[in-house]
Amino acid sequence: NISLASHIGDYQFDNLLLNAAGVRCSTTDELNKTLDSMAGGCVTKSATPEERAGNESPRMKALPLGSINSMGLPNHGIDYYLKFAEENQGKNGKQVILSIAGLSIDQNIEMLKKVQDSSFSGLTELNLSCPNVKGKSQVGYDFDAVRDVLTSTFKFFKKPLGLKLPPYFDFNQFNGIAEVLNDFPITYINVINSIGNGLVVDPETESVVIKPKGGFGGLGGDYVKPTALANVRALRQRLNPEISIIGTGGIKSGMDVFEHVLCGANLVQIGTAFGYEGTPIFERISKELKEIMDKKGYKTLDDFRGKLKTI
Ligand SMILES: O=C1NC(=O)NC(C(=O)O)N1
Repeated sequence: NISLASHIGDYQFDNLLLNAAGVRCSTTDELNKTLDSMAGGCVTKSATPEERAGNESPRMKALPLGSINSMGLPNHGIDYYLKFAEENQGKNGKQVILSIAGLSIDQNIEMLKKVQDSSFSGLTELNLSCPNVKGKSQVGYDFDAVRDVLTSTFKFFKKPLGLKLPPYFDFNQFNGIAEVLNDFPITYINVINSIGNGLVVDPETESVVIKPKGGFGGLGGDYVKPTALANVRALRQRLNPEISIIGTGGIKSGMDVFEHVLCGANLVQIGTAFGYEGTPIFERISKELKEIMDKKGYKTLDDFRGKLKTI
């Protein structure tokens, strides 16, 4: 009778595991497959106002220690995902999180107005951290810009809002972003997005492995777990308790989930590993996590959430 249930605000998840935006979530077929799995819900590919082809291929490479990608936000446009979200949110007790990633503040406001005026009753995840749109930097690194978009948003947006943030690497950055976030009625933050603009080299061919941006792309997988855990922990320590945290980054086992929850995560999202394994990963990781909890004598996630010890 070990439970993997969790909640974000008024939203109940029977299982804390979700896919990460961007991975196997661009079509309704992919999204339905995740909803029909052990996952507690699904997240849509980050949407832009119009359909978008994204960057030139090859634009993603799977590696022994993770992945590198420069997709460039290929997606079917907000209307496609908003329709899916309206029709599927709450079915069989599953949550549909609608991810949006405008290429400007105006595009984000335009899409959020559409969501506000829609019949969608679920969680919206505003992605402020895509590192792969040429010429665009990650909004999450510009604290004034984050404050501006949130100020404009909360003038009209009354539905629950989460933010997908980039990884931060310095205590002044943890303090800086927390100062902004604590000023707004944000339902949750999701840390981390990929570690932007990494470079993977193939020494055999003496070449980069993806085409866009001369081979620079966002890193995921084993490469990013310590950074992901640090961001979950640092923001948990700094944010108002009403702001929940989704932990994303480097999860491929029940133990990785345990570590994210120990650092304070309310839910977790799986990207790179879900990309390899598909929906069976949700069953495998649920089983592994229950075994770990059983061995340690925990019955619920609350028994150990945020209880990481220092020495
Ligand atoms: O936010 C994003 N993070 C990534 O790592 N890649 C995608 C993308 O490039 O579409 N977007």
